[in-house]
Amino acid sequence: MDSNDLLTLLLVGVPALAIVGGGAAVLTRRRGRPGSDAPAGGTTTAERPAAPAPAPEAEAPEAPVVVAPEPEEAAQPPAIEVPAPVPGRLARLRDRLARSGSPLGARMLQVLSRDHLTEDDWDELEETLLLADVGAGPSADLVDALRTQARVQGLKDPAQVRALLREQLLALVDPSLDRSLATAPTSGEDGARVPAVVLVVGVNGTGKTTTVGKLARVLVAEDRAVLLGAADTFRAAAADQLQTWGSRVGVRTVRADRDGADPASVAFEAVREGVAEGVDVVLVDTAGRLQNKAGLMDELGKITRVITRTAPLSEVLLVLDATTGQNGMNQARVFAEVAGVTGIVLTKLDGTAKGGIVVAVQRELGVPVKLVGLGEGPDDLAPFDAEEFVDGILG
Ligand SMILES: Nc1nc2c(ncn2[C@@H]2O[C@H](COP(=O)(O)OP(=O)(O)OP(=O)(O)O)[C@@H](O)[C@H]2O)c(=O)[nH]1
Repeated sequence: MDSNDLLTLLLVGVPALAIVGGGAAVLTRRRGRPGSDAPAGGTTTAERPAAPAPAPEAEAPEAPVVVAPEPEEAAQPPAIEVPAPVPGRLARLRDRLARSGSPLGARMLQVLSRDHLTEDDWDELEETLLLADVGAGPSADLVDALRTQARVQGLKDPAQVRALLREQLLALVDPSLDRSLATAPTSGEDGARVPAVVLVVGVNGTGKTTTVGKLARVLVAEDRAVLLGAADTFRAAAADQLQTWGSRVGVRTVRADRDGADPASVAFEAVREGVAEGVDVVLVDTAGRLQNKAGLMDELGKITRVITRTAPLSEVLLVLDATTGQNGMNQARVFAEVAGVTGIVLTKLDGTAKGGIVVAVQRELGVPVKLVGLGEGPDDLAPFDAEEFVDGILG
């Protein structure tokens, strides 16, 4: 076959296969019965030569985890969707950001464009920032910086005012933070290749399951092989919801066979199967019922311990609902303390004028916002970019 034939096959044959065969090739690559192609000794703690000290008996994951039904067992396998490309997503969703954040950007620009700025004007600016949930400290810092600049260079030209505000907002959001997601496979203790494991935590209702589903699409768009773990065994429909998200892009879900099963056992099994199947990334959804700090610490601690018997945790993403603003911060703090969070996913930014929470949450938790949710659509999750974000809220 020469290169023209190959091109024709790619252009005509592959889409046709995907339509006619329901993306069977993709499914075949990502499917696999648990342990069917597991490297010997590669999946259980007992078989690993350099396993850490055995966890107490009470922490041993329970057995009853079953694999989600294979797509061909379902009556009609769903068509496999092609997720939207990831680069430039935030720019594409900027309209929504502009609509949600405009009271902040537009009001600030409006105040700053007044002829002679009085004390009342500066107070109004600070109030605008507080209303957008920027937080007391950062709001005061920003107003001080603007006042200094106004004294030094004056605030006459609207373009100059906008540039100054942009510069100051950008400094608050901090473009220097590393917002990359660690989703490359790593090495286990015995040096064997293990998938990146991303644990998703947060209060119920913030959008965890939706985020895991959207993130799976982001990774599929980047041509990664993904496996989902439905360790939210508390809410009956959560595993179904996750499985639906996964099946839309040909990604399998490991889930328990009953509600209320041990979440750690699901997480353990998902990672074990991820290793056996040689996937690139295992995404683990959790329940996040915040009964009390000790309970949460127990649950997330156990999940973390059983996962890390097989593979290190690459990311712990805390999902926060932007519409809860400062009220969500207390809960966020508890999760950050308990779970060793490495990144924030800020959801529902499309439905709030409180985009300033990006600044507050980074300052409070000392962890960068890595992803933002800007709608309920399957591809409405974007990697966070400080410049795009500030331009979005300035309109
Ligand atoms: N507008 C908007 N809605 C979102 C976004 N992300 C999630 N949602 C919605 O938020 C609601 C809750 O999402 P879930 O993913 O079920 O939340 P959860 O945290 O998994 O909830 P539990 O399973 O109860 O812990 C759903 O209706 C989602 O569609 C977003 O970025 N924008």
